[in-house]
Amino acid sequence: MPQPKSDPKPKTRAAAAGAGPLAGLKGPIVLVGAGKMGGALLDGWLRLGLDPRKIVVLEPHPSADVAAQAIAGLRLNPDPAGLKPEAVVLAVKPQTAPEALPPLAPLAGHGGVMISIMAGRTLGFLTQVFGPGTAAVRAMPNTPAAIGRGMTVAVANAAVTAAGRTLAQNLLGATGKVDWVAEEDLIDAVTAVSGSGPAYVFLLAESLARAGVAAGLPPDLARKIARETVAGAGELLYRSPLDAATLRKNVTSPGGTTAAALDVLMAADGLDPLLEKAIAAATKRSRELAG
Ligand SMILES: NC(=O)c1ccc[n+]([C@@H]2O[C@H](COP(=O)([O-])OP(=O)(O)OC[C@H]3O[C@@H](n4cnc5c(N)ncnc54)[C@H](OP(=O)(O)O)[C@@H]3O)[C@@H](O)[C@H]2O)c1
Ligand code: PRO
Repeated sequence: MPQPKSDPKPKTRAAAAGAGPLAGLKGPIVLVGAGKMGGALLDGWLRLGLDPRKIVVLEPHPSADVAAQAIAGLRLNPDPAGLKPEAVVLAVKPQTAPEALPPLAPLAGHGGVMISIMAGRTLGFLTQVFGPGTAAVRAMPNTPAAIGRGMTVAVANAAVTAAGRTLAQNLLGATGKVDWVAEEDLIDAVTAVSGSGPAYVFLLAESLARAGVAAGLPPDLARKIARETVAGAGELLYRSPLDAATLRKNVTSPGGTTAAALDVLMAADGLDPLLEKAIAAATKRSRELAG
C-alpha cells in the first residue's frame, strides 16, 4: 500500500477561488508528478485561483498536502483514459520518463499543450512519446517557485499556438518570472545556471558558515550570520535597482576587509573559473539526460 510522502514544501497551499490569470481555464490541467517542483507549481496554480476541480494529479505517493486538495475537488490518480486535458505538465524525473510517460500518450490526442519541466528531455523526446504534431513546451523552473519567486525559461515547438503559449505562460508564471527563448539548445545552459542555481547559493551559505567556524566563530553563530547574509544580500539584489557589481562595490572599502577577500575570490583561479567549470558540468549532464 503506497504511503503518503512527507511534504517537503512550505505550507503555502491555499485554494484562492475567484479572479486570477488561471481562473478562466476550462481544464482539466493534468500534473504528472507532484514532487518538489510539480508540487510548487500546483501551489502556485491554487494561489492564483485555479479551481481545484479543474486539476488532475497523477502521482503514486502524494504528499498529505496534495491529498488534502482532493476534498476541494482535485482529482487524484483517476484513470487517465477518459481525460481530455487543456494542458499536461510533466514533472517526473527525466530518468523515469521513458517508462512513466508512454502509457500517458493518449492524453495528447485532444489538442492540449504538453509542458515538460524535466531536465534534459527534449521537445523531440516529447513528440516521440506523444506523437508528431504534439504541441510541446520545454521549460526549466527553479525551487524559489515554492515562494512565488521562481525563474523559468521556456521554449515552444512549432505546433504551439498563441493561445497554447499564453496558457503555458500562465501556468509557469504562477510561480514567478518566465522568459521564452527561440533556440532549444539554450535550455541546457539555463538548467545549469537557474535550474540548478539555487543549490549553488545554498552551498555558498553552507561554505561561508564553515569558513566562519575555521576563523574561530561558534558553529551556531557562523550558520546564523551566513544564512542571514546570503538571504539579506539576495533580498537587496532583488529590491535594488542597482546591478550586482555596483552592490558589490558598495560593500568594498578601498584597502578594507572586503577587498582583501575579493582579491582571493576574484583572482585568476578564483570563483569565475570554478563556476565556469561547474556550469559546464551541469550543462553537459543536461545534454546527457536527453537520452
Ligand atoms: N527540483 C528542482 O530544483 C527542479 C528544478 C527544475 C526542474 N526540475 C525537474 O522537475 C522534475 C521533478 O523533479 P523534483 O525535484 O520535483 O523530483 P521529485 O520530488 O522526485 O518529483 C517527481 C515526482 O514524480 C513522481 N513519480 C514517479 N513516477 C511517476 C509516475 N509514473 N507518474 C506520476 N508521478 C510519478 C515521484 O514519486 P516517487 O518519489 O514516489 O517516485 C515524485 O513525487 C525533474 O524532471 C527535474 O529535472 C526539478
Ligand atoms: N534540479 C534538477 C537536477 O538537479 C534540474 C535542475 C534542478 O537535475
